[in-house]
Amino acid sequence: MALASTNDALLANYVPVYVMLPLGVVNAENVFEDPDGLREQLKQLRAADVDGVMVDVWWGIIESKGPSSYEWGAYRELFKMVQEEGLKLRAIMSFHQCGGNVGDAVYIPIPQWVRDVAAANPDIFYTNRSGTRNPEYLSLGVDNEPLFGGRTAVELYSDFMKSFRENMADFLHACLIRDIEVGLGPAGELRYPSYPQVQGWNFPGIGEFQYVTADFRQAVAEAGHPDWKLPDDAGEYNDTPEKTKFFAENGTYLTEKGKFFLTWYSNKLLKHADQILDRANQAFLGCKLKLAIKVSGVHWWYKDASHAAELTAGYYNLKVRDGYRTIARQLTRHDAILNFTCVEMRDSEQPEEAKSRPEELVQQVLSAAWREGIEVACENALNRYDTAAYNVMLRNARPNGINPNGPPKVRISALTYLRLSDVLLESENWAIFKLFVKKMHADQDYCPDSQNFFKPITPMKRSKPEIPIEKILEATEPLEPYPFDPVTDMFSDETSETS
Ligand SMILES: OC[C@H]1O[C@H](O[C@H]2[C@H](O)[C@@H](O)[C@@H](O[C@H]3[C@H](O)[C@@H](O)[C@@H](O[C@H]4[C@H](O)[C@@H](O)[C@@H](O[C@H]5[C@H](O)[C@@H](O)[C@@H](O[C@H]6[C@H](O)[C@@H](O)[C@@H](O[C@H]7[C@H](O)[C@@H](O)[C@@H](O)O[C@@H]7CO)O[C@@H]6CO)O[C@@H]5CO)O[C@@H]4CO)O[C@@H]3CO)O[C@@H]2CO)[C@H](O)[C@@H](O)[C@@H]1O
Repeated sequence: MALASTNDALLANYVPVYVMLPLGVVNAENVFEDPDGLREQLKQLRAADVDGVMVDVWWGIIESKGPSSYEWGAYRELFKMVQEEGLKLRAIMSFHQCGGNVGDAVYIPIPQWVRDVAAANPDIFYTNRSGTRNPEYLSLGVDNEPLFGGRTAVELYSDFMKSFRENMADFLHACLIRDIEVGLGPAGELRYPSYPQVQGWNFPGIGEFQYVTADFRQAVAEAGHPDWKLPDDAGEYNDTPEKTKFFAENGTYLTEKGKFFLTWYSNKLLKHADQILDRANQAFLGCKLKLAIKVSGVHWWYKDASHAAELTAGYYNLKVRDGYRTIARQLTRHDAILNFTCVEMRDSEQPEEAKSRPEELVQQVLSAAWREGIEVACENALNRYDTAAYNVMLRNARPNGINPNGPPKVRISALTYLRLSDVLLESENWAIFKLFVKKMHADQDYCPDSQNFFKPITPMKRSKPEIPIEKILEATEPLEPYPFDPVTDMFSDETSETS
């Protein structure tokens, strides 16, 4: 797009800010609980030049009455209010349970009639080494199994998204909804439930692999190694890498057997994402919006050679193997946005024993997306109200600062701040947040069409042909990340001191 003026050039640097709505804004009984209170808060967001809000659209609420019986009324009320208050929307297709993750203030399980299937088919849920099932999200092992009244899990997700499109057609037509974040695992993230707090995991435990047994048996048989078993030496949730044989120095993860398992485990996530995004693409064909997925910021043990916590989560990422560029390459088929978290964290804030490197991880993942030519968006992981955290977000949003002549070489497409609460709206926190929004906007006035100065959104076209797995795996080759300047257009020390 030709940039007509200096103002247009600066607007190409404008990073829109969204705020995540509370988890139970529509409660488990499918009631929009406090419309007056929320309207007040939305007005405050709009007055602070916030661009929009992101919200979970819970499967467990909408289709709770029974198969294919969708009830959208409360969400329609909510969307109407967001529209009336002049905000944009990013909607999460939340096919997971709320409850059990950090900050989960409410409990919203997946539909009861889906959970009931587990009585006869316990493998619909992920299983850890000791056999404990996890009801947070359906195992990817049943993606194509017609166990749910004749429908497969992928068909359940697909039908839900089609119903969303039909029932929200007016909002889609009015371009209220900027993107659809397709839930692909626990917490809505593309990952295995490898670090569930409800099963006793504590930060910074390495987590546990979650198993999809039948499928693995078939995979090893096809590979000519029917004797290979799932790892039994990978330890328990709260172990450190060196306590296990799998992740220790020269551990199993470096053997042929270990590599085979890790490739299989991580490839399954890629296939899972690809299939569901393909259905999402069909559901929203022609709509003026983008698809997006979330990848979790598993930053603990990043500095350990084994990257143990990333590996158990399904991100097969080592110094010699990029486990994120493969995900980004998979997304190119659907022109989907990669939404990455933990963007507020500093290495120096992390406990030494966790060998945690959030800053390097963010740099790696963002660079992976940019190298593959897809858009990347970000979220913070934990609630923060201080300029130190905002400065890290600003740096990651535009790693080389503002370019007065047009779009910066690299930038994120949007940031979602977690989360709307009374604490955020407290006077001092709110004052700093408003300054932060202005800075994300590159000091420009609020611009509802800022996307047009960066990458205009066009009606969704059909996904490109499937990418062969060999082609995706070529993206495992590690590349140097883009350089990130240590200081960009941040809060000055002076602002920090007065804040
Ligand atoms: O609505 C959208 C979805 O929202 C939720 O999912 C999001 C989730 O909320 C986000 O956190 C994020 O999740 C990821 C995250 O990106 C990953 O990095 C990772 O998180 C781990 C984190 O990076 C690690 O550092 C560690 O966190 C521990 C932390 O380091 C410790 O300091 C401590 O945290 C305390 C915290 O210090 C303290 O202030 C307080 O904060 C909570 C507050 O009490 C409460 O009132 C409420 O406001 O929430 C506050 C939390 O911010 O308590 C904290 C907890 O004790 O312990 C931390 C945990 O041990 O471990 C983190 C993993 O647990 O993994 C995250 C999950 O995958 O992005 C998610 C997706 O948007 C919902 O869960 C979804 O259902 C929604 O769809």
